[in-house]
Amino acid sequence: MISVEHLTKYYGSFLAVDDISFEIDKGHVYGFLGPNGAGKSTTMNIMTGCLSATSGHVRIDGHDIFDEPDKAKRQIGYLPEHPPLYMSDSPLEYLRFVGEAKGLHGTELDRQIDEVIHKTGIAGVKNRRISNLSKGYRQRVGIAQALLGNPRVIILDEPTVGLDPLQIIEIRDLIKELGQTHTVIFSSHILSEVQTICDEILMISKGKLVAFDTPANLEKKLLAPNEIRLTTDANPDQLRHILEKVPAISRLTVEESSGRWTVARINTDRRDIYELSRAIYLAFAAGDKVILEMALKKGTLEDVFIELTESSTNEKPAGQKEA
Ligand SMILES: Nc1ncnc2c1ncn2[C@@H]1O[C@H](COP(=O)(O)OP(=O)(O)OP(=O)(O)O)[C@@H](O)[C@H]1O
Repeated sequence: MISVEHLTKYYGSFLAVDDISFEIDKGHVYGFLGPNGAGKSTTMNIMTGCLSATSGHVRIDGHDIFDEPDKAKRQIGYLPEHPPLYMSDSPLEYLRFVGEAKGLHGTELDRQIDEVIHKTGIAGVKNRRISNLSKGYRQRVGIAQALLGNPRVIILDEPTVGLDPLQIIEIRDLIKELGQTHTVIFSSHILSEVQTICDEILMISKGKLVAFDTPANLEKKLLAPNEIRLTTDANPDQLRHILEKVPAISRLTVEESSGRWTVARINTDRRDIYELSRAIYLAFAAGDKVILEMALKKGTLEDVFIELTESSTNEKPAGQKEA
């Protein structure tokens, strides 16, 4: 449906999008997740043909967004981060204007306006001035205009920013609903939002695509437990001696040692932490020492996000031409 190949964008000498490639299939909800300044809007602006790329390709249903903009753009409805709404218009007037600009007219235009008004739940405010609407309703009007022309892909840039909690829930529900009939791509810097709405997450950091998978797979792949915390009656020297014989321990940290008990953190590079915990139990039994408590520490998707977004850089590759 959408193919992005080696997309790169420089603003002067600043690398905002760094050789991003991915494929998007039809009928899913995709979330661009990244902190402020990660390059989400830049990528979306290029994908929708609103901004040129320094290099790389974007193809929508096989049509290159720069070589065949009309055919490619017909497939896309876009809600930019700052939608150009005409504040003195009513939603109805504004939708008529956008619909006509998209080449719709007559009964087909009327039918589509009715349909998007219904889908986005703005029937009750369709004749009010947009300037008098809440931010949540303005966002709905922005989504309604994106739906005109019946595009197969809807791209929404930070659609929940600046909304109150109730409006956020309503817009998230609307995005989920749209995902049943369209391919939806939306950006957010809120992990939990992307986690709950999306079928697939694209994590973007400092212009790089650092992960692309389903929320469940990201958890499985990236969040295998890699830390054991244990409390024992061995003193720190005995503890080190017992664990010397256990392979695959990358780090041992004694956190507390007071009176009878020692609390320690054990890290491993191995994926199979269950095998490691078994080896630890056997080593303690052989050393005639007691494990009072032993727990596996599992990270959260948030930990992965922080780790991935902190480890990428915006360094400019040697010999790269500036835009
Ligand atoms: N026109 C521009 N000229 C120079 N730098 C720009 C321009 N537009 C964006 N940038 C920079 O490019 C980087 C990526 O910006 P972009 O808006 O794509 O990020 P984002 O992930 O959408 O963040 P946000 O959520 O804050 O909009 C940022 O460091 C930003 O300051």
